[in-house]
Amino acid sequence: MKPVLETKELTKIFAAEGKSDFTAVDHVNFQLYPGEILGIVGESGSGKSTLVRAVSRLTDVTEGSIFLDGQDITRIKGKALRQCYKKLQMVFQTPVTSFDPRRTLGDGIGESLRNSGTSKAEAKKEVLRLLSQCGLSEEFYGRYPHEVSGGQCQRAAIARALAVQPKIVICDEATSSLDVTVQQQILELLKKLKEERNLSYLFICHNLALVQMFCDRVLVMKDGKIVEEGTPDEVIMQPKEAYTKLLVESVL
Ligand SMILES: Nc1ncnc2c1ncn2[C@@H]1O[C@H](COP(=O)(O)OP(=O)(O)OP(=O)(O)O)[C@@H](O)[C@H]1O
Repeated sequence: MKPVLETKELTKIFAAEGKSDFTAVDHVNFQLYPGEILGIVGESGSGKSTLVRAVSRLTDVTEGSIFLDGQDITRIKGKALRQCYKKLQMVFQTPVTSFDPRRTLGDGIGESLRNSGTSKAEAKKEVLRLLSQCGLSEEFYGRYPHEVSGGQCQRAAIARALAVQPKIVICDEATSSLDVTVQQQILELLKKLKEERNLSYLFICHNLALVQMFCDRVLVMKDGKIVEEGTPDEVIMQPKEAYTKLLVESVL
């Protein structure tokens, strides 16, 4: 099977004026396969967010390459980059702040549809369908971000990500701000949507128990490098690397 996303020697160096350069992502190679949930774990500052920001072209890459569906997207610009943004969508930790507080959830979810020329009526129909798919009733269409719970807002953020028919959804601590029961519900929703839409996920998460339950494969990052990878059972239950052992022990 061909990977839907692949990086080759991907490197991101931050250059700071008056200070030495900092390598946040250091020659990273990984593949994400269709329908796969790939977890990314590692201590704070190990480079997880920078890696996913680089693969989704939200930050420039210093060295190396990114292939999306076999296409080299490392340095694409303009229309090609806008197309690429549609295939890779992100869901973040704090959904409330990712919506414009002055606009309803329905408006926010439908924005990309209206921007791509869908009529207002068609966009509304599609938003209602997306809300329902994400477990939210029609009444949420007119609600503002501050009028819903964290879990409901995260469902709306997932609906918004799906509006552009992505292939890959990147969840950066997407369940971390939610309580345990709501976390489970969001994970179940993500699993259901993955099956229905044949999505692939990159799943950054500090909670190793969730990673073990949810992911097919896990990458462990340290100082911008991948130091270990394997199935959750291999990586979390029988870690080979000293760093992974420490990481696992630190959360037990
Ligand atoms: N714009 C930036 N300029 C300079 N350094 C940065 C920038 N963004 C991130 N870094 C540095 O890169 C390193 C990796 O950060 P990153 O946010 O990718 O880590 P992370 O593993 O996602 O951490 P966390 O789990 O806390 O979110 C950190 O040392 C951070 O300070």
